[in-house]
Amino acid sequence: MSRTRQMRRHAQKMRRNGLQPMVIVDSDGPFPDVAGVLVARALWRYRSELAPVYLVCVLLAGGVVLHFARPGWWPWVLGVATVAAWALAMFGERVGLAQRMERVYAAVVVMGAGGWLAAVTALGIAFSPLPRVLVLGGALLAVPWWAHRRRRAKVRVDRRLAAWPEIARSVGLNGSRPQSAVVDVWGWRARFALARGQTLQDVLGKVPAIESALGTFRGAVRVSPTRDDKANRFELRVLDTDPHAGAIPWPGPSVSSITEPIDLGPFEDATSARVLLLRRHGLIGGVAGSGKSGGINVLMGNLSACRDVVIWAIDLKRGMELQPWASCIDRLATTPEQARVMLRDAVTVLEARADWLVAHGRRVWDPTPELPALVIVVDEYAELADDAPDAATDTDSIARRGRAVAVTLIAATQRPTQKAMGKGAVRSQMDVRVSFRVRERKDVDLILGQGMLNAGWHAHTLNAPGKFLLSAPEHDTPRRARAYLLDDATVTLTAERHANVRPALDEVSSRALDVSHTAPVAATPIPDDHTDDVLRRVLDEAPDEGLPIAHLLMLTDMSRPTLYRRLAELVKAGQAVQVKRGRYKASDHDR
Ligand SMILES: Nc1ncnc2c1ncn2[C@@H]1O[C@H](COP(=O)(O)OP(=O)(O)OP(=O)(O)O)[C@@H](O)[C@H]1O
Repeated sequence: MSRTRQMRRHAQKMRRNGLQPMVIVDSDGPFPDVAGVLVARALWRYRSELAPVYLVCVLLAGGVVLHFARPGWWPWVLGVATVAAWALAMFGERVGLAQRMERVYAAVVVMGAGGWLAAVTALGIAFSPLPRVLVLGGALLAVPWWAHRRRRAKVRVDRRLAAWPEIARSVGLNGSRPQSAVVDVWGWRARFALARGQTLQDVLGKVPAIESALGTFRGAVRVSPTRDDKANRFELRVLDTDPHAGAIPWPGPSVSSITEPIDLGPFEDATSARVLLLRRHGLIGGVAGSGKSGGINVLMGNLSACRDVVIWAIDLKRGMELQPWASCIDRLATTPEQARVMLRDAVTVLEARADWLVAHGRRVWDPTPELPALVIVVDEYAELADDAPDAATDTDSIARRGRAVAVTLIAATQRPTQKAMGKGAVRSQMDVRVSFRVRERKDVDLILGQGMLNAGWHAHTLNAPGKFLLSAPEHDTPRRARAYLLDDATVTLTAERHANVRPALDEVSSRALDVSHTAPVAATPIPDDHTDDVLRRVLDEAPDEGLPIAHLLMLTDMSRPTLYRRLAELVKAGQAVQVKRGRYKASDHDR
């Protein structure tokens, strides 16, 4: 073994023992060799920090060579630099420049370097002030590089991975090796290849040892199979900060179309809990204060950003929860009567769309801004079942037949018992289940489905508001997630911003609604005395300027002639007044 290799071994051994190697050079020793190795190592180890210096050196050398060999090439150099800078600014995302500032910086560096190189190619390295421009410009542009947080994090990770062979040896995973790594806001993740015969189970058993070897806090390391599910690979997730340690501010909508999965918040390993709502119904459960309304806010923030969704909402707590989103909601029902009419209308829409699909030879309704999906959000579903039990047939129809025609029901309730969910099949039709904390173990199965408690879905152990378990076709393992939190100001701002992009209900659906609202009373057989009560109540609750006929028709479900007849009778009896043309309210309204 050569002396140099012996020394290198010795230095490695010392480092493993926590000691810094020291080089002693005697007059006969191979000093240039050892020093060269150490310098080359340092230049390689600190390559990221030294990158600006390397670039300046490359430019210097390149400029000298080009000036002497091809001085006429300067327009080409300038052209290539311009195109490269433009491409980086426009498409830099594809090469990992995720933020706009990063793309702008890369474009400026490339343009600056290319411009300087072109000038030196034409004029020579000694031409004043080109040397000064290189030094000053290089120093100036190096500052953002050195300060860049993600770059520094990446370097930290690279160094840890470089030390992996030693870590692997010490934890008993000798032969495993990192393949790739990504840095994100919470920490980093890396894909590893295992040595022959090692399995994911072996790695799972070593997690505490890996945490100790990497010097992280306890619980910071997660190990999972890779996406391709290869038996000799694993993914290591290392968290610098616990994503669930505090409330997580909503980063803004993750979608612009209902065809994309909505990001509800991060799982414990900081990956996103994304779920698709197109052609699915959703059930959100959890005790009071567990964060259901917060979860609905995340949904509303995303749904209202979708240009291919019309939102209807039912909030029988007098609109307390959903009122802030009113500007984005096409129809908001806050009384049982309004809810009942709305759900009947949703069935009308559903049937009209189904007919339209048949007539056009299509199987499913593909949402677009012109043909939007209809999402009906119901907060406190149990109150709907209590106060408007006759709406159960309609919710049942929507739950069973809504998927193909993109009419989606999202119900939130504390305990989705059969009584709370109404008599029908609504609960069994819910494809997406979100369980915030429940009070009792048996409530897990109520929200997430039979057998889920025994399968490890322990929603009763969720220990902070906003934490939830998500069950959906693409989420079949119990993983804790925490919903993003929208504060009141964010809700107001988001609702204002999205109010302008809301689509209207499509032709097919709105025409069907018009027809159903003007149909004779026989088509919607409701006892007269019941609709009379509804009319009186609606007039009682009317604003000072009265309610227009169109609203009265919608809310009472009366036919137009019946409504006019009843209004005339009420006015004659002194119980209602016509505020102005076509607007009515109760005559004792102000009392
Ligand atoms: N995702 C979250 N992250 C952090 N804190 C949250 C989160 N969601 C809710 N909270 C906190 O918990 C409190 C109760 O939340 P929320 O009103 O959403 O519960 P709820 O289940 O809807 O209760 P209720 O049924 O009484 O309306 C909120 O005031 C908020 O401070």
